[in-house]
Amino acid sequence: MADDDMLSWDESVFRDEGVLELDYLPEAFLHRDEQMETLKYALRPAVRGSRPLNVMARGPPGTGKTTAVQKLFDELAGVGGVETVRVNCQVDSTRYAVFSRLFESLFEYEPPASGVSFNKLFGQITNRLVEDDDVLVVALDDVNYLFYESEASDTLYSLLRAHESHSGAKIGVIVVSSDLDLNVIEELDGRVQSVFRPEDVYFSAYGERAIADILSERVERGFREGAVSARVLDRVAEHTADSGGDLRVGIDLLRRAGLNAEFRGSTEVAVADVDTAYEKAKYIHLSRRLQGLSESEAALVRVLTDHDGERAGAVYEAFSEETELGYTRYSEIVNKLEQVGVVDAEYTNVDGRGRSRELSLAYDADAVLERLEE
Ligand SMILES: Nc1ncnc2c1ncn2[C@@H]1O[C@H](COP(=O)(O)OP(=O)(O)OP(=O)(O)O)[C@@H](O)[C@H]1O
Repeated sequence: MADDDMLSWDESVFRDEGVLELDYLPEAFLHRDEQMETLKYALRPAVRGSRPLNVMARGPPGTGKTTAVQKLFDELAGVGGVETVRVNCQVDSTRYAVFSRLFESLFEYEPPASGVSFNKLFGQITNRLVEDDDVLVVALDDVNYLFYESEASDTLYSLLRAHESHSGAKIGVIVVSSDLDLNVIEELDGRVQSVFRPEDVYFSAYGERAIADILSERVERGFREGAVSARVLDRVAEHTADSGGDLRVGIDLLRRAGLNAEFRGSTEVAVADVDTAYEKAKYIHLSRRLQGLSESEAALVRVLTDHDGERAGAVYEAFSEETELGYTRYSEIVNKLEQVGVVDAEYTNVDGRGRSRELSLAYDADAVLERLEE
C-alpha cells in the first residue's frame, strides 16, 4: 500500500471502538420492553425481601437475554437485601462449579480448591443468606450446557428447594437458554419439574428493521460522524438478519468493516468493506462454540476436519490414536458436540449391519481449523 493511502495515527473511522466490543453493556436497550417488564415483575418480590418468581428466558443466540439480565442485576445492585449472581454455565457446567461461583460471589473469595463437600459449600451459602436476611437471585446463563453435562436437574433441585432444606433461605432462579431444540422442562427429572413452574420470557430474533435501529445507536457512539452511511448500516442489518438475527454478528461486522475502511486508508466505510467483513463475522457463533470446548472435545473436532462425513466407527479409530479415550466417552463427546451445534450426526443404514452414524462438521472445515488455532 502506498504511503499516501495510509491514515495518520490520529485519523480513524472510530470515535469509541470500545462500544463495538461484545461485552460492552449498551446504555439504550431497544425493542425489549416487554421482556424487561416480565423480568421485573418476577423479581419484584425480592426487593420486598421475599422469594422472587423463577423465570425461564429463551430465544436464539444474540437476542439480548444476557444483556437483559445484566441490566436488571445492575439496577438491583443498589437495592439492599438483594444479592444477584450470573453464572456462565458454559464455563461452570457442573452443580459443584455453579455453587463454587455463588460462594465466591457472596464471600468475595474462592472456596478452598479441594476437600469441601457440596453439602458444606451449600450450607455456608444458605447460612450466609439467612444470617444477613438476603434474597439471592441466580441467573444460570446458557443453562443448556448444564443439560449437556447431565447436571441440570441436580443443580436446579438444590437451588429450588434450598428454602426447604435450609429454613429461611430465599433463592430465585432465572434460567437462560439459547438452545431452541432443548425442552428445558421436559428434560428435567420429575422431582424438579414438580417445583419448577417458571414465568416464561421469550426473546425472538430481531428483524432487519430492529437490527438497523439498534445498531444505529452503536454507530452514533462508536464511529465518527459521516463514517457510516444509512446504506452501509442497512447492508450490515441485511447480513445480520440473513445469518439468523444474532446481533453479535452485526456488531462484529461493523467493527471489522471499520477496520477494512482504515486499511484502505479511508475515513468512510463502504458497502464493499461490509461485504468483505461478513466472510469473517458470520463465523462468530462458531468461535464462541469452539471457545467453550474441553481439550478432548476440541481434539475430536480437529480429527473431524480430516474425516468430515465419515462413519462414527472410522472417526473413532482416528480419534483414539490421538487421545486414548474409550468408545463410551467418545460417544458422549459426539453427543455434546451435536448439542452444541458443531457436529451433525446422521443415522444411515449400512447394508446388513443395521444403522450407523455419519459425523460431519456443521461448518466449513477450514473455517473450523482456523478458529481452533486461535
Ligand atoms: N436490544 C439491544 N440493544 C442493544 N444491544 C443489544 C440488544 N440486544 C442485544 N444487544 C447486543 O448484542 C450482543 C448479544 O447480546 P446478548 O449477549 O445479550 O445475547 P444473548 O441472547 O444472551 O445471546 P446468547 O444466547 O448467545 O448468550 C451484545 O453485545 C449486546 O450488547
